[in-house]
Amino acid sequence: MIVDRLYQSVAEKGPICVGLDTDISYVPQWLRDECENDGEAVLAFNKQIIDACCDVAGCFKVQIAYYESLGLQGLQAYRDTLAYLRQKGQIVIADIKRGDIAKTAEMYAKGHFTGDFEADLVTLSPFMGLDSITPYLPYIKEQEKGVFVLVRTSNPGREDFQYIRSESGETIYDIVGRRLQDEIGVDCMGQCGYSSVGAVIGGTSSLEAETIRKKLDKTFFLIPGYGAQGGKAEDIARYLKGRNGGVVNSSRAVLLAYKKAGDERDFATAARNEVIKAREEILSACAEYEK
Ligand SMILES: O=C(O)c1cc(=O)[nH]c(=O)n1[C@@H]1O[C@H](COP(=O)(O)O)[C@@H](O)[C@H]1O
Repeated sequence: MIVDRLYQSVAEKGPICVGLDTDISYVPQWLRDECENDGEAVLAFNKQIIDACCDVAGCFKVQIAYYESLGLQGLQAYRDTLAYLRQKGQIVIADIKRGDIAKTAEMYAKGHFTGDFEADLVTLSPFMGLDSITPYLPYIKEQEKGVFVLVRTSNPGREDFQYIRSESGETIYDIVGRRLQDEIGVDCMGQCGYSSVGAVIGGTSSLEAETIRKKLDKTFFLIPGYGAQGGKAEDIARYLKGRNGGVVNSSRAVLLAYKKAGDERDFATAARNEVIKAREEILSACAEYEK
């Protein structure tokens, strides 16, 4: 199961997931000047970030919108970034946030779990129901793939729908998390005690953290919102368990670390230092929380 590889990787390298949300404007001009086009510049930037961070990052997440926005050049950079990560033995999450009827979901699953755009895990939106998730299950069970389904997100608008309560008092995000864990996730359990059907739980609010972690005790979390969106290490620590059980995404804070460091030639070292700093902050917040 992919969740066992992820668990092992977090145990060895820490919980930071480096987000390759590579906006072309983040690529320093000197590197853009050396490349033929924007797609090539994004790929060259990503490769240096990957080389610098792969021994300190638990996994990588590639957000497809940044690549789609550059058209075919961008999709080539997306394909080549995924291939480069997989060649280097890194675990890669394709952040595609899909959600559609079962027949269409079958095509998304094939498109992102095989062929040019093959990734290890993908992000999904549950709005259309559990039948929009089930077409991914055969890949999870038979081909070491996994999914992270949006449960309680990091953005301010999360309260618009996710916090609505049913008559029994459960929030929508509670219901989504419970049904994913109890109905779909049970058949995808890894030896580490977590399922390869994971949940996206934003790290920008820690109010409900303990309840969420307790209720979803078999669910591995993808936790975005640390760094650029203001999520603090103390908040994030509450979503982890024994320094594992989740990966903490950081995109802009890592990719743009060179601007703070003031050296755009060595953007990769600045990214690496940022990952190490984030990992230390989060692991020491975990130690504090577990006391
Ligand atoms: O599914 C996600 O990854 C995601 C869910 C969520 O609730 N909030 C969220 O920010 N994300 C993604 O996580 C990344 C956050 O980026 P930074 O805020 O730059 O670290 C982006 O790729 C978002 O699309």
